[in-house]
Amino acid sequence: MTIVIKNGTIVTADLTYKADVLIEDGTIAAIGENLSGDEQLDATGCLIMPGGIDPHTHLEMPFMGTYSADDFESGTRAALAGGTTMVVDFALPSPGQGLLDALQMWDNKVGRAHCDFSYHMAITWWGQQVFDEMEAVVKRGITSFKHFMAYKGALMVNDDELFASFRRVGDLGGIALVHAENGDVVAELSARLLAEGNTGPEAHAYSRPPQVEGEATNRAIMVADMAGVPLYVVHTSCEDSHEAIRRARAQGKRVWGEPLIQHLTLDESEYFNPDWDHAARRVMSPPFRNKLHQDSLWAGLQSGSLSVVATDHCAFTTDQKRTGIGDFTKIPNGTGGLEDRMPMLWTHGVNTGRLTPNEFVAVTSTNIAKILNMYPKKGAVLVGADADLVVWDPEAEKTISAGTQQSSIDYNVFEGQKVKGLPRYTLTRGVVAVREGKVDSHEGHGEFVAREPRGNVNRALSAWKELTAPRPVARAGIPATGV
Ligand SMILES: NC(=O)NCCC(=O)O
Ligand SMILES: [Zn+2]
Ligand SMILES: [Zn+2]
Repeated sequence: MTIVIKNGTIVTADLTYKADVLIEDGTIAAIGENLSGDEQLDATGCLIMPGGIDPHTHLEMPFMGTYSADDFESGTRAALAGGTTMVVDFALPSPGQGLLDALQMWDNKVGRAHCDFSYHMAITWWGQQVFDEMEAVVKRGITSFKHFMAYKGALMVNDDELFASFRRVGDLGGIALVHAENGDVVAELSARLLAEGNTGPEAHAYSRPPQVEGEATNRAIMVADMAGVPLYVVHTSCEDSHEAIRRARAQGKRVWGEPLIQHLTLDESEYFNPDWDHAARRVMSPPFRNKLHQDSLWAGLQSGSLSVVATDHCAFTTDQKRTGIGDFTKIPNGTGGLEDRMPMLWTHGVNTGRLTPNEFVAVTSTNIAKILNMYPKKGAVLVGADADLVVWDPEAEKTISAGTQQSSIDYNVFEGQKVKGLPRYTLTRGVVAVREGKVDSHEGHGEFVAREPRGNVNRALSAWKELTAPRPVARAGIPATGV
């Protein structure tokens, strides 16, 4: 059974042109004029783009004494509803737990996924077992390793562990990811704020000023450079962190930054809302920032110093958030966004002229497919690529509302926002999952995407590090070792 998408305009990260797309056996079989297939999807007035890839989700994640409410079923359904056809989640070992054991736990969660997925592996502690198992993790096709520089006493790793792990990741041909906030300073500021009677959700923002992110981002960049590993900084929320990334990239360091759709479109005023629930529902780390920081993030996407827009989808219900009444440090950190990332970015990015449609494709799909070494299987409209596609109607409108969303939580941080630009069709490996704007996806359709280590950037960085490695100076008559 073949599908042909007709009458649309293909938009990729670098090209815009009119053509039909023929899909067979889950992949793109032909691109051209006057193609025909068993089923025809009409893309008149629409753009045919690579489906979105969200490289930062936490589905059914054990965190802060509870589990995030969206699992792989509701989370991937929400993704497809918004035009995202792949998610990358984090396998998270608890302290002392082996990596392969944690991976098994994540494998047990994914059976109901509606779209394709992959994992990053989190390094939450350090020891010989972790060092040894990292190789097996890479052989399983998981080549990106996340490190938390925050959440002291829980997930946080110290600098010596960071350096040891970064070196190991570099040697294995992977990339290092960091949640960059200075966890020691956050812990100290949090304790002080609580002691002074600052117990509400706004204190979460006070406890994590931009400096804690800027400092940690800069530290991670320097440690990664010394370790010889490419670095991906997740949820870059402020100029302080962006500035460190921008500078590093200008120096030729292999660093990428990932702003979230929430940080691009919502600001810190949310935390001053007199309704405790409203403010707590928006507690995440890093917190929302002011407009100057938002401008910096948009400029980064425009200029290329920031590469990817993600969600960090980690949704908690209002009841779960309420465990933090009287102590903001107990509010589960995280917000949703999987269904809204693409429409919100199109509305606030493309419709305002901040981004071109091609830049939109780059930051929602193609760039991360390249960074994670899965391009052009993913992130491309090319013959042979997976038919993960979104037929995007730039004129379609809706108002975001928890009442109509796919996510299982009882609110939406974008509630009431009007968006213009929505999927008419979303296809996941050639199967229609959104039809005429209505979700019609298939539980269990999603497959794991394995990734190869030693991508282009790893090879280039390794060659450079080898060329510039410290070498002993040979001196006549002086032996290299002691006598
Ligand atoms: N971001 C957040 O607040 N929660 C999810 C876990 C993380 O990414 O730090
Ligand atoms: Zn994080
Ligand atoms: Zn996260």
